[in-house]
Amino acid sequence: MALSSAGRHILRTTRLQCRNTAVYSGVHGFNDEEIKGKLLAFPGGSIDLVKQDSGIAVMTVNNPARMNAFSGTMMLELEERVAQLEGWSEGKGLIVQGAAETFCSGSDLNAVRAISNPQDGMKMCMFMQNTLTRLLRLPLISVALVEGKALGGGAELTTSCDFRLMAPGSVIQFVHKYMGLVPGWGGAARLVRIVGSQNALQLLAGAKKVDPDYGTQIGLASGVINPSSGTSALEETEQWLAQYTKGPAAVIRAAKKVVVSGRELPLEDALRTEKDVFGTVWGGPANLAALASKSKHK
Ligand SMILES: CC[C@H](C(=O)O)C(=O)SCCNC(=O)CCNC(=O)[C@H](O)C(C)(C)COP(=O)(O)OP(=O)(O)OC[C@H]1O[C@@H](n2cnc3c(N)ncnc32)[C@H](O)[C@@H]1OP(=O)(O)O
Repeated sequence: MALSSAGRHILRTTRLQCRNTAVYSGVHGFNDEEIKGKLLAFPGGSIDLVKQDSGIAVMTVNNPARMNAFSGTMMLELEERVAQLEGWSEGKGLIVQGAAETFCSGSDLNAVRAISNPQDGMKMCMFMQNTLTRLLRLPLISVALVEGKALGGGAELTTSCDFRLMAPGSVIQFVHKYMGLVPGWGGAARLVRIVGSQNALQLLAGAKKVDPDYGTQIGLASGVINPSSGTSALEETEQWLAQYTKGPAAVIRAAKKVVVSGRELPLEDALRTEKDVFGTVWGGPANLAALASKSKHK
C-alpha cells in the first residue's frame, strides 16, 4: 500500500526519533520513578553543563572530594543534562570531563553499598544504561577528556562518547572484576564495538590498566593531548574537536545521525535512515551555498 506524503513524514520522523529513545521502559517492567526516589537519598557533587556559543558544550562530572564518583543525585542530574542536550538544536559537539584534573572513579561506593541488593542494582543499571545510551545517541560529536583516573563506571562513561582523548599519566581501567562485577552501565557492549572482543576481554577479565600508549594502540583512545604552558587540557580538546564541528550545525548533526544509525541498525533500516537524514540537508542552506560557490575540494 502506498503511503501518503503525511504518512511518509510520520514514518520518517518516527524513525529519526527512535534513535533518541531509551533502552528500557514500562514494557520491560522498568519504572524510573522508583529508582529516582532511591537515588535522591544519596546526594553530593553535581553534573555541570555549559553550552557555548561555538556549539560545543562542556559537561563536568564534579565531585572532587570523592575523585568525581557518581552520587545518586549526580546520576539523576546526568539524565537531566542529557535531556537538555537533546533539546539543544544549535549544538554540534560535547566534551565530557571530570573536575580537578581527574575523570571519574565510578559509582560512589557509599551509595553502592546501600543499594547492593539485586533489585535496586538492576534498576540502577537500567537507569544508567538508558542515560548513557541517550548520551551516545546525541546528535553531537562527543569526546571524553580523560585526565587522571577513569575507573569502573567512570571507564564506562568514557565509552558513551564518540572519542576519548587521554592526558599524559591518565588511566582508564574497568575495575569491575575487582568488585566481583562486570560493567552494567552498557560499558561492555560499547567497549566491544570500540576495541573488538579480544581487546575488550583483556580489559574486562584482566582489569588491565589502559594508559595513553596502550589506549591509542587498541583504539580506545583517539589521541593523546599534550597541554603546554599556554594551553589547558580543555582548550586542547576544544581545538581537537573543532576539526569535526567546524561548519553548519545541520550538517554536523546529520553526520552524527547517519553514523549512529549505521552503527546500531540493521543495514536496510540504516540505509532508510540515511536517506531520511540526507533529505534534511539536501537543498538546505549549506548545500545551496556550496553549489553556488562552485567550490573545489583540493
Ligand atoms: C564497579 C562498577 C561500579 C559501577 O559500575 O557502578 C563502580 O563504578 S564501583 C566504583 C569503582 N571505583 C572504585 O572502586 C574506586 C575506588 N577508589 C580508589 O581506587 C581510589 O580512591 C582512587 C584510585 C580513585 C584514588 O586513590 P587516591 O589514593 O589518589 O585517593 P583516595 O583513595 O584517598 O581518594 C580520595 C577520596 O575519594 C574517595 N573515593 C574515591 N573513589 C571513590 C568512590 N568510587 N566512591 C566513594 N568515594 C570514593 C576516597 O574514599 C577518598 O575519600 P576519603 O574521605 O578521603 O577517604
